[in-house]
Amino acid sequence: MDHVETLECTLCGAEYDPDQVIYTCSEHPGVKGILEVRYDYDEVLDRFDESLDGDVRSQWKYRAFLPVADDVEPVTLGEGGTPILDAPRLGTELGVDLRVKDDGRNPTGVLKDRATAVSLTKAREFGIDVVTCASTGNAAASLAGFSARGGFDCRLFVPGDAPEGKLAQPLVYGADVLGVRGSYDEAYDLSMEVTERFGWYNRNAAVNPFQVEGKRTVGHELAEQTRGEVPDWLVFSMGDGCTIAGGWKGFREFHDLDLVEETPRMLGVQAEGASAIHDAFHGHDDADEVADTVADSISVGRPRNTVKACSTLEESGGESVLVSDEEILAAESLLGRTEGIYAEPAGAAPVAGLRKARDAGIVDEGESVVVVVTGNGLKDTKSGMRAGGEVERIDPAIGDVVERYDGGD
Ligand SMILES: Cc1ncc(COP(=O)(O)O)c(C=O)c1O
Ligand SMILES: N[C@@H](CCOP(=O)(O)O)C(=O)O
Repeated sequence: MDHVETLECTLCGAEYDPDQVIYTCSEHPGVKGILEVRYDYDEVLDRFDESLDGDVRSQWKYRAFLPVADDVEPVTLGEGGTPILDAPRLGTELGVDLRVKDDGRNPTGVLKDRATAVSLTKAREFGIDVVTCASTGNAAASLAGFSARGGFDCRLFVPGDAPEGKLAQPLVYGADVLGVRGSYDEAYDLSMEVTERFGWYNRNAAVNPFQVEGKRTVGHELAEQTRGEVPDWLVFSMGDGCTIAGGWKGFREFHDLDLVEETPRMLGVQAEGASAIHDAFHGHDDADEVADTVADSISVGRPRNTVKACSTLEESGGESVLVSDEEILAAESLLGRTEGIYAEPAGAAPVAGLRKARDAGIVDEGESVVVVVTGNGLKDTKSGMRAGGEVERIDPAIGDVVERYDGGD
């Protein structure tokens, strides 16, 4: 990998060989010593011979930017290359010039597929065939799907009360799904213990340095797709904080390389019941470590990428807001009925956050905004039913329909 220089500890700057399996800095174990991939950009640009014409079929258009060896066949289901859609009806409702990047259209229905493809390609490169992760559900389903595709043995740690769709999906993909009686944070700790004991390859974005590299392709894509009309704001939801950090890393990288002229401000959205990054960004370090929100994917009590997420907000001149469960469900319904996009609660939270930011005067009327929908609603139909309302039951007779639409006969 001539284009990858090193893995660097974000805390002390210690450097590590990128051709080895390593999670965090040996001097700073745990999430304090997260390693960052450093590239030789002359080499990267030498390899990048694509034109930035807005035509993105998959994230592998940016292979030159990914930390994978040239001679390894990627494990892929065609992830990335998701559309940016104009959202005029929702934009009018929120008073902004709005576009939506629908990453729920990824192969397993979630933005995480970008990262999973990169980490399984690394597992293939390292010759490891058992993989694992802790997950609120999406990362697990994603890892299971790509494991099936690449022929890996997949062992997952997921809170047992995850939405059913997120448990059914990895089961159908043939993974071992271990439903942990506890929270995502507890499942995460267990998966780390297991990784140390059994040597399985761990996908957790918090510690696997290659994950955020995959997630950053959403930033590359956003930069390419909005070139010439870069939005004032880019909105993401935040759980552990890796996704927003990845989106920013990719966008800023293209800007630093003069591939795009401007950068957006980043708006991070958390749920009131899982607010640790927002609290840290606003100088409060007494956040409740017990997470509780309908948006299960961002129901994280101890986010592992708080530092990265806060630097993203700071560097981009951004902000963060909190939204209630009611606001998230209302946003899920609003997004669906105005633009025909069905998001899970964490995917709709940015819409709720944008409304909050408008009300708070953070985002001004008429500014241009791209909201990133990170996950598809079909995985969590229970929340969808709460957001969408009741099904009206009728008899299979014309009379009930006439009464409904004609006000009686
Ligand atoms: C649909 C969805 N949206 C948002 C997030 C938040 O991403 P992160 O935990 O990297 O902040 C996740 C998972 O983490 C997710 O599955
Ligand atoms: N909410 C996430 C948490 C783990 O995902 P990661 O990509 O940050 O490791 C999930 O979907 O499980």
